[in-house]
Amino acid sequence: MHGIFITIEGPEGAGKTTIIQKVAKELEKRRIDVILTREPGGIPISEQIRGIILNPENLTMDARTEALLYAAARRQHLVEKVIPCLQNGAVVLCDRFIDSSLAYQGYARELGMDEILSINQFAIQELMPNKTIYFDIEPEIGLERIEANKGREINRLDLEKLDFHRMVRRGYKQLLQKFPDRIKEIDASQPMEQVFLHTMEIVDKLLEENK
Ligand SMILES: Nc1ncnc2c1ncn2[C@@H]1O[C@H](COP(=O)(O)OP(=O)(O)OP(=O)(O)O)[C@@H](O)[C@H]1O
Ligand SMILES: Cc1cn([C@H]2C[C@H](O)[C@@H](COP(=O)(O)O)O2)c(=O)[nH]c1=O
Repeated sequence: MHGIFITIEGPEGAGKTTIIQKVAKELEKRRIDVILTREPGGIPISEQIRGIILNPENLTMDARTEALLYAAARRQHLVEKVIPCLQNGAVVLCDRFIDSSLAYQGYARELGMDEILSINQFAIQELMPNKTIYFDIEPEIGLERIEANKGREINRLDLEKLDFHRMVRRGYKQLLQKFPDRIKEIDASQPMEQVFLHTMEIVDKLLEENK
């Protein structure tokens, strides 16, 4: 596979979707073959699974069921979209990936990062991102941004208590320590333009290394 796989991670409202769209536009301007996608979702089957996971009415969903559904959506998305695009040499920009499962289900839901890694290894068969950009934000600020964004639907995970979102952030901090080469941190509380420039620095370095 000669493409480049980049994932964007972080708590709710960190600005991932906003910035990843700007990055995709910038790469398109340079005539680089870029695919923008997301998890859970990105293709019809995984978008349907997303609907089930994030439906605010599904309040009785068991934590392990949730973890397995994320892994199932991931598997289908990889097979149908990510892998073929990488095989064609594209830059794949993915809004969330395995680190979300490790931080949310492994750490915040307290299922254990090793257990979540293990079910995800079955799903991804060793296909890890070339680089992961982690947008760090205090959950209070991220959740305020989401509330202010009237166009965005509130999903089942958004409804979790503030303590859950604090745990998610702590989970990500552990991942930063565990994978210092793969995961790069950006202060997402900065103005949008700053966050974008910093993201582009990381992307440009990676493109240069993979020339
Ligand atoms: N650096 C920033 N400063 C202020 N507001 C921002 C910044 N980045 C994004 N926003 C705004 O915050 C809101 C959430 O941004 P966005 O949807 O990109 O976050 P996200 O990380 O993808 O969230 P989620 O994972 O919960 O979907 C949007 O209204 C967006 O315009
Ligand atoms: C991939 C993945 C996602 N989540 C959570 C994180 C968010 O709360 C939602 C996705 O919503 P977004 O608006 O697209 O950010 O799902 C998770 O808990 N585990 C995962 O693996």
